[in-house]
Amino acid sequence: MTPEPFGTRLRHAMDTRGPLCVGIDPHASLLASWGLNDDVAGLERFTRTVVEALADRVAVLKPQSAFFERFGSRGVAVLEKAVAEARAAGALVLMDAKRGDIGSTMGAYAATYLDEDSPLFSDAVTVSPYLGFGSLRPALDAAAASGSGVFVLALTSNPEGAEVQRATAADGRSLAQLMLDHMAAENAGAAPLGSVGAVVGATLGDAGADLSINGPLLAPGIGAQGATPADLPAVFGDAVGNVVPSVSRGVLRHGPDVSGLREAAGRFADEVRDAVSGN
Ligand SMILES: O=C(O)c1cc(=O)[nH]c(=O)n1[C@@H]1O[C@H](COP(=O)(O)O)[C@@H](O)[C@H]1O
Repeated sequence: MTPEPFGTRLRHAMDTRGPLCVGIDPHASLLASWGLNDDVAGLERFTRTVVEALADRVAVLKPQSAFFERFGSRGVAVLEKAVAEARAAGALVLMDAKRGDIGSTMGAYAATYLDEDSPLFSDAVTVSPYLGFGSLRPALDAAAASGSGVFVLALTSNPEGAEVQRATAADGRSLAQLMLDHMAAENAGAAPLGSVGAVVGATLGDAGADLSINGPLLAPGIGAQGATPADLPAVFGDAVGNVVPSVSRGVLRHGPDVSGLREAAGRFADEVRDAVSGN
């Protein structure tokens, strides 16, 4: 049976749960503020609490792989378990791994995150196109085959990103626009939403790019990096309905109580709804 495409599943989740994505970023400083040790047991407790609090209500949970990898294989085991538990509770899991490499190696990354038989199989993964969009082909093909998705960095939330992403390509477009146009081509004809998403920071003020890629737009930078849901219409314009706003520390700092995490996510979700609907 052909799996339902990621874009279709994401659209449904956004429509029923609201579009908010919460990042699972177990910073050492957050573990400390939750009264946990900076070790695998602390990581496990932190991650389990976030999944328990939010996987039944937000559209997307986005674990940041580096915070698990830093504990070696035992940290990755915590990540594997979290992915399975979050998916079982109904959240889509976007693995934030930001992989990028030559095509043949990208095939191995695709096998890691986008192959249903892998222990780290996720609903989607973040990738970097700055080795050339074509280097992502194995990930794009694997995602299409398994009904998963790929989020491609376009205009990142950090100020340093502009020197690369706003640079002019040979044909006069910005590099980011070149990548966005590739994404639009991948998503052509998909309905209700393509499975190739773009990452566009909520911090940008105005994206200054054509975001009509017929795919989801992950918008990190809300909360700790200074952007707010109210900024979304100005950044995304007509594409705001396809935005998946993402918050990590802005929610996570309200733990360790499950209720504190839920309230914080609920506040962001309300603010997003008001901003997107123009209230
Ligand atoms: O791909 C991402 O998620 C991402 C892209 C980007 O442009 N900026 C960005 O901050 N992120 C990630 O989003 C999260 C932001 O975390 P907070 O600043 O704590 O909300 C981190 O995990 C970043 O790695």
